[in-house]
Amino acid sequence: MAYEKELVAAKKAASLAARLCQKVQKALLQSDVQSKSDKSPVTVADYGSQAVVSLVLERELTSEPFSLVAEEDSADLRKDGSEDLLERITKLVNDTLASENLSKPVDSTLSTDDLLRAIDCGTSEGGPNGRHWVLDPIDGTKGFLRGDQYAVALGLLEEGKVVLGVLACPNLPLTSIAGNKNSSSSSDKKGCLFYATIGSGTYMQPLDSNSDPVRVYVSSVENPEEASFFESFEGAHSLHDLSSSIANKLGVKAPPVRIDSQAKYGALSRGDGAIYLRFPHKGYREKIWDHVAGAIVVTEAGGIVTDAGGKPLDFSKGKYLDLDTGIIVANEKLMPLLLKAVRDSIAEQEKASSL
Ligand SMILES: Nc1ncnc2c1ncn2[C@@H]1O[C@H](COP(=O)(O)OS(=O)(=O)O)[C@@H](OP(=O)(O)O)[C@H]1O
Ligand SMILES: [Mg+2]
Ligand SMILES: [Mg+2]
Ligand SMILES: [Mg+2]
Repeated sequence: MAYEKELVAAKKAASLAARLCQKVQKALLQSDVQSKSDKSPVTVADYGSQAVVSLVLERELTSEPFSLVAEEDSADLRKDGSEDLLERITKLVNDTLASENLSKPVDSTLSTDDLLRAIDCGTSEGGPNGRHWVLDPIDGTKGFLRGDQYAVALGLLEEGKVVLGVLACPNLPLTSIAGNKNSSSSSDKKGCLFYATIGSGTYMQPLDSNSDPVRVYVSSVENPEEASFFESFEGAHSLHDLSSSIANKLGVKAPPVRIDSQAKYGALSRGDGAIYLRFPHKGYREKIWDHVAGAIVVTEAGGIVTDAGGKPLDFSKGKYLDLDTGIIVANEKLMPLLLKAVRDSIAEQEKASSL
């Protein structure tokens, strides 16, 4: 199988980062929440997770030069007054790395400078040439803070195309969340690791054990009346009115399933729902780390991921996706109907706003 070595490293990195996140979520204190310049919450776990992934990839893939496009950077941690926070993150990362058997073991404890360097490994710009790892250390930070869904999302681009993706979803039940409006209230066993490499399908295994992986497939529903759809939990991240107009046109009967993060792509890849609708407010630019891993996890499970105009997502343009209006996901049978419903709903909305 192609990318075998990279997959082993990526699964190890994402699982270990997820372990760190679980530990922090359990003990989440208000003081862990910082405010970045864009005011989105960022926690010790976002930084810690990014450092863990960067360090594990570096240790496991020693022979290759290594480019990482990641969400966080160390600028705020280098400011006066951040010393305590930096110490806490460094200890958390050291404790997490010490708990794992790495191919090249950690021979000494990381200093705060090592930690800042590891975080800043992720400042690559990506682009159409060569290999780039793409990381969202915690996707769905708001879900994470609420105790709901979040994901550690790690992907690999080769010449601008996604060739590998791993999604660690610590709070996603191992069994289907279909019909379950609040996925986090399920008492089922939780913690899923989804992974895919190009041409080899998508697999899921429990995050905290070495149980055999199972191959997963997207929903085979052909009748939209039987389909259910996923959308962002946060109304600020996606136009829920537009989604509901599209769902009405299609004849979808079930209410939307609103969950945070790329856990949506993971749940779709095993058929928990059939459609994902994501329509950010005008002017929002999607980042590649919010979709790289999720996109391959769904497409290798038989799904289709496009923009609202039906074009495949282009991850070769750097940090941002250049998109027509939104992102939609469905199986091959539903996609033509979905595209028509999207086109009609957007046209109606534009007509109404020009009146
Ligand atoms: N205004 C706006 N519009 C659209 N998208 C936004 C917006 N603001 C943030 N984000 C990005 O959304 C990421 C969280 O994923 P979701 O939107 O799927 O989850 S959620 O249900 O809304 O929490 C979230 O990822 P993280 O920052 O990694 O949590 C953001 O990158
Ligand atoms: Mg963020
Ligand atoms: Mg994100
Ligand atoms: Mg994030």
